[in-house]
Amino acid sequence: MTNPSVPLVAAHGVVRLDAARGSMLLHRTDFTLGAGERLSITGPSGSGKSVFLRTLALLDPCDEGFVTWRGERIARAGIPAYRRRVAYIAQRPAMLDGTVEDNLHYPYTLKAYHDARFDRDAAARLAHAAGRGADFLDKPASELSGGEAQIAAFVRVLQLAPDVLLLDEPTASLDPASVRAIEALVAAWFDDGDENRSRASIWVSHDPEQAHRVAARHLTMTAGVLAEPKDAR
Ligand SMILES: Nc1ncnc2c1ncn2[C@@H]1O[C@H](COP(=O)(O)OP(=O)(O)OP(=O)(O)O)[C@@H](O)[C@H]1O
Repeated sequence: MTNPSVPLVAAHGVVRLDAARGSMLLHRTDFTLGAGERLSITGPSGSGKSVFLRTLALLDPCDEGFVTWRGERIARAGIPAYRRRVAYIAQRPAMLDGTVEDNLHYPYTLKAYHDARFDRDAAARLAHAAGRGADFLDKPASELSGGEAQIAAFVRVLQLAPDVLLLDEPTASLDPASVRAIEALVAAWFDDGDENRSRASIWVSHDPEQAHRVAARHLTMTAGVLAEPKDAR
């Protein structure tokens, strides 16, 4: 049984420094993301939004403090299992050679997914939710537009049914139709969580209108300081 009062992801006194300059990239941060929450983070370019998200994703180490998953500290050996639950998606997806389907197979070759199998029907349903036909899976990855490549990257992640999405400006520089397709995919993933609303997301965006479409709780990042304006909820 999971305890709904325990946050899914939490940062405890997390600090990030620029090792070369000794300057502060992320000031001491305490933060919790509860099940059923949809957050946005907005803030100026270079303010530390990616630094924070990558720290939560355990892609970059904390200089002070630590991150917990469901109230537990994450040992080094537990990082692959954490990444299975908490997925980070960047602005520009890395696609491999071959077709979209070849790309979708890739995660299943990793040790962390040894117990999972690629399901073409499930992948086609996700592509359909993003307004793409089943033939999308057969397209060469090299021929995808920026929007299609990002949709393929989302299908690659969402087929694995993560609990938390950390979205680092995933629709920046995409055409409006692709933006809406990706927002619809994420909304469908969120609603697919069980009745306890077990899923949660953080969406970094430069677009205040998008932040209001995709999130109910709104945070800001300014010069490495994460804040939650009182009237922003
Ligand atoms: N690993 C690192 N080492 C040193 N400096 C870094 C590192 N990662 C990021 N920075 C610096 O930290 C600052 C914040 O970067 P970050 O990418 O988090 O900004 P951001 O708010 O996401 O900006 P944008 O909206 O433009 O993506 C920048 O000055 C960046 O150059």
